[in-house]
Amino acid sequence: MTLRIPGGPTGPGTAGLRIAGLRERERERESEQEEVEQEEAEQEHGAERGGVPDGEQPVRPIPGIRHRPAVQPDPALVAEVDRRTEQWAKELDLVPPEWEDQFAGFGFGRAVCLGHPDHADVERLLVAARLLVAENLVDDCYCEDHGGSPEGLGARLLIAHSALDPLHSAPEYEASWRAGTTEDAPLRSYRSAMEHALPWAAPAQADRLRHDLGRLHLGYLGEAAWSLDGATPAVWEYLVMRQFNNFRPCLTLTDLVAGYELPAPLQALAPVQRLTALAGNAATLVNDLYSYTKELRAQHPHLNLPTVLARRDQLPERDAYLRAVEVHNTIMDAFESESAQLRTSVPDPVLARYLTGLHSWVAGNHEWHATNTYRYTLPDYWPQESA
Ligand SMILES: CC(C)=CCC/C(C)=C(/C)COP(=O)(O)OP(=O)(O)O
Ligand SMILES: [Mg+2]
Repeated sequence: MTLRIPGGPTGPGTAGLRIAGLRERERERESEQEEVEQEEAEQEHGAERGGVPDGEQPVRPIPGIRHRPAVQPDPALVAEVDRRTEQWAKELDLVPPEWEDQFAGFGFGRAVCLGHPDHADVERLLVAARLLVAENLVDDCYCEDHGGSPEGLGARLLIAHSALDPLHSAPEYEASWRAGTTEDAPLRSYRSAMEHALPWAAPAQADRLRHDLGRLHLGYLGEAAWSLDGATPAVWEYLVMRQFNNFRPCLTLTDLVAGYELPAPLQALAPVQRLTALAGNAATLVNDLYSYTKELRAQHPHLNLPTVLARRDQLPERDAYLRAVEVHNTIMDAFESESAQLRTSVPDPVLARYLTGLHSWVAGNHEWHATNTYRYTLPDYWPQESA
């Protein structure tokens, strides 16, 4: 996503932002060269490993990051989810040939199998996998580096949201809406992924999913607005944006994928909402930390927590990164201690299962990031022996 800091903001307290703007331009120049080198390295790397992430890779966690080990998925199940997800993507013409390596390198099957160890069956894992593909296509093609832009994003997301939450209007507009919501790959994938999800979802689960995807779109719009303004948000503002531009729609599928329903009155309880948000925020900051170097190299500069901390708190890059690890850990600690308390104060077995599902998803997400060396590499901030 493009971050423009034209002459930099002016006024009291903005000196650090101007310095950050200069540093950013410097970094942009350096990164042009690095990008070329990185592309060459990635091509070589992808070719060496057939472009497929290696599930056997040792987990290399960020030193000091709070995480739990994930339940290891059955490789045959991962392969089956990958095969059928790829087949679906081909049928809908979602992935041009030049993105095929990246599609394989993402490891959609591994991501959903790691996140849902208590899945009921492969069909339900496929619901999660198709949605994950669609969410990433919308992010990449509408917002980020696969043709995305903050310009016009609101209108694109509005129409995309109607591929999930259909138009109910005068019948004479039905055909145009239908045609208009299959025009590109993000639209086709959203529409089809939702159609595949609905038979498995209770009405309140479907509504929860639409609501969480609406939150996601709100987050994208906030990020785009800062990008258009050339602004770096305050740290707390960034955290608000990232609470919505968040993995939450994936986590809250946990009961659907496991084949039960967390009833809406339980799901709506304030502590359940808080724990869902804490789990989503911990999981999403894991992405900020593991994707940090990838985002420094990105075609367009990309906000993440270490970058925002460096600019707004005027911290050296390494200190900002380590501070972001601490923020993540604080959120993880709150998630763990408060979920233990809630299990005691509301001893409901379905709620307990949902909370276990959130924990599993958070652990699986960490493992996926820490082993996906096709997408992510850590910064060189630790002596060799502890990294
Ligand atoms: C719901 C979903 C999977 C959306 C994709 C975007 C998102 C909410 C993320 C948390 C991924 O973040 P990011 O765009 O930074 O991803 P990479 O760092 O490129 O892996
Ligand atoms: Mg990221």
